[in-house]
Amino acid sequence: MSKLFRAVIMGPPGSGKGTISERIAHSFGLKHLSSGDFVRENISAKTEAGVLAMTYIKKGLLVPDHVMTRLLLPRLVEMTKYSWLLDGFPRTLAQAKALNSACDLDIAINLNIPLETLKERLRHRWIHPASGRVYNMCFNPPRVQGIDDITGEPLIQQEDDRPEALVARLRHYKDVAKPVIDFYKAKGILYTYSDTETDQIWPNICTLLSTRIPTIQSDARCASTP
Ligand SMILES: Nc1ncnc2c1ncn2[C@@H]1O[C@H](COP(=O)(O)OP(=O)(O)OP(=O)(O)O)[C@@H](O)[C@H]1O
Ligand SMILES: Nc1nc2c(ncn2[C@@H]2O[C@H](COP(=O)(O)OP(=O)(O)O)[C@@H](O)[C@H]2O)c(=O)[nH]1
Repeated sequence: MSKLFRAVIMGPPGSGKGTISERIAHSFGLKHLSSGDFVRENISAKTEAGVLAMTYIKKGLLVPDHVMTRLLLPRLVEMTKYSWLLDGFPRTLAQAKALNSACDLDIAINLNIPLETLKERLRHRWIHPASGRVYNMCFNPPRVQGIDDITGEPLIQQEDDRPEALVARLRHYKDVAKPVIDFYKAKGILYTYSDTETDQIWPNICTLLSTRIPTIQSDARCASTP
């Protein structure tokens, strides 16, 4: 059996973590694990951690580290047979350290996208709340405007995707992410990508992964759109 591969993807809101994670999962067969999806599943199932998480999300806050790690780490430990990519976790140094004691990471992907680009993207981001599926009215629109492709249910725009809310979210992101980025840099596993377009970043990430995931060597997967 080939060695399992473990990666995290970091970046500010709207940087394309979800979009790129889907491409990686599709091209390389890694499991895409989204912390937001785990939180939503726990809220729906009304687990103790989910009920607690909801009280913070309602106020527009991040879920505290001890709740997040309680919710997420057992799920990762169960995944002993799979290669995975974790999206949305860690967001703080405490989370990065907790993850580090649970498993060894191969790489940390860091997306560095200009503020104006983030604002523009989030202005056009629409979400299917039940599944977390993400659309963009310009980049990847749904087949029918305002409607989820899979379920036919209505799409919504999140309050905190508004440009006014984004500046504060971004400032907060920078403060908490900096020590995490430094942590992975010191470990020698940080790969930072800067551009305004996912289609420009994707071939570079794809080439990196092709060299690091031995089972897949095809350059054909690394075209600008998968
Ligand atoms: N690692 C985490 N630490 C703390 N809270 C988290 C974490 N991951 C998710 N959450 C909570 O769950 C909510 C939904 O997460 P999700 O990643 O889907 O959306 P988001 O914060 O809008 O991210 P983005 O805009 O970067 O896609 C977050 O707003 C936050 O309250
Ligand atoms: N215009 C444009 N939109 C993009 C690009 N990449 C992603 N998006 C959209 O930007 C929004 C944010 O992307 P998402 O993957 O949700 O980012 P995340 O918040 O980091 O997970 C979504 O609506 C995406 O469809 C891009 O290169 N150009």
